[in-house]
Amino acid sequence: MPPARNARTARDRRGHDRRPGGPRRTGGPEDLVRRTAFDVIRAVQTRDAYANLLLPSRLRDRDLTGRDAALATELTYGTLRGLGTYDAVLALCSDRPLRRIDGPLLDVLRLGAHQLLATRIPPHAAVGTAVELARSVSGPGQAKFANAVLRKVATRDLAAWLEIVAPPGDEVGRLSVTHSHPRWIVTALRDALGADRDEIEALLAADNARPRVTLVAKPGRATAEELVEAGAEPAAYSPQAALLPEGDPAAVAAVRESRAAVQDEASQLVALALAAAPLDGPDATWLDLCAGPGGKAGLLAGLATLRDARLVACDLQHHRAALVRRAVDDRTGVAVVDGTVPAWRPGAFDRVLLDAPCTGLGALRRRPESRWRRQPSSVAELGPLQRSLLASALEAVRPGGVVAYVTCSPHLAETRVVVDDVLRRRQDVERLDSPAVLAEVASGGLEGLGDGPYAQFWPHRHGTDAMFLALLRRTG
Ligand SMILES: C[S@@+](CC[C@H](N)C(=O)[O-])C[C@H]1O[C@@H](n2cnc3c(N)ncnc32)[C@H](O)[C@@H]1O
Repeated sequence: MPPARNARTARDRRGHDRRPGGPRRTGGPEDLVRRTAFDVIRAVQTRDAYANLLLPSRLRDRDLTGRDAALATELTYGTLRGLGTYDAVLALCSDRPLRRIDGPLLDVLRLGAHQLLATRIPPHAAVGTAVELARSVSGPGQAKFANAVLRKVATRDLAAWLEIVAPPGDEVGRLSVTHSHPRWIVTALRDALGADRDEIEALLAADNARPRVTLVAKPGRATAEELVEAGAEPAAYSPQAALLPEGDPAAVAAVRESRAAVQDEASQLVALALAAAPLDGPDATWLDLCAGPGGKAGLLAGLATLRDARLVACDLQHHRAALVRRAVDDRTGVAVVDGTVPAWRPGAFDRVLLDAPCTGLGALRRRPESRWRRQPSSVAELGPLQRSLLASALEAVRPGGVVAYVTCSPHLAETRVVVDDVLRRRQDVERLDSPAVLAEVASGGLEGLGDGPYAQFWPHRHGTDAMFLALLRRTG
């Protein structure tokens, strides 16, 4: 990023060095809010940062709380999600092609376009603050350019721009621009919806909505009722879940004490379904093959302890295994293991969770940048690993035991195609009715998961991530 003009090295009121190009409070807290959003957006673009990890630390460093923090979050997430739409509009408003605009300046324009087209910020404030930001990051000449472009953007509202930029006669193109998803993801999601493909518009819109923060009460250590008494709201389906209204999860005592955690409801339900799936014979040893960072392991560990069973939780990566250790109780064994190279005898486990590494296309609501970072090649690259891990999970479970194959992606090439491929080569596995098992463990009437035997959650139907579940029982 070029250094800011006239910026002086100084120390802010918390004693941090303020370097040239760093945030200034001179324009008031609003400027710091936009500057923070801009810095996070730049870090996402230039050094593959994750907005959901970087933003909280930037807010803390800059003492942004309450409404300022909420606005910085909205501007960061909204701009990153809406990039596809905003670039289509900006391309019509700029007299140079977007690829000839410097990265920092283009991000200022995107931030300005988001404020103009998707917030209630008055246009003069949106344009004025963006022009100031452009001056700070790119100099006065570029500020004039930003002013001209954003004034053109401000001449129409979003609906009017979409009439112009969404290509008629090209349905995937229209959906892609209107809902700011890459074309290949629109196609993949439509394929995964199958017979319900006319729901695609609702699904894409749900991907752009901010998800509620869902908490899980770890079995035996906390209850959903306790979370509700602490100010959360009852959730729709998981008996262990509660929804947090605005605010910091750490304000809830059970979360601070690691007896509860943040976890999407579908993630809770697939773990509960594995624990409830019908099984022949003993039920004493459970395996979580890809456990990091430990969300589902935390839930399974509680259930295992209540049943006097023992969970072993593994991950390939040391730092992810370390996170698992913090999420589980002392009875759980945690190990750094390559799940494709078993460190146990065949048939050692009664229940096995394989929450496979995947593209995460089911969690686009939470990771605003991931839709632009993933490529169709990411799906192809993960396929062999997903197959190898599933084969290994099926070897780890004893005859009569159950494997749950789970992905946080509805992409067919990561879900049913993987399971069908692996099962085609063996005669000793039966598919259980996953929607039926899920409906049994859910507290509300859980429908819309598909006709079975596999189950697919959807953000627009269930308000959850698009999690996939296949419950598989070894027969021999
Ligand atoms: C989808 S995440 C699991 C999420 C976790 N179950 C949870 O609920 O928090 C997939 C995990 O698989 C791990 N992984 C990737 N390849 C692996 C392998 N060969 N063996 C074991 N773990 C692997 C990754 O490090 C990552 O932590």
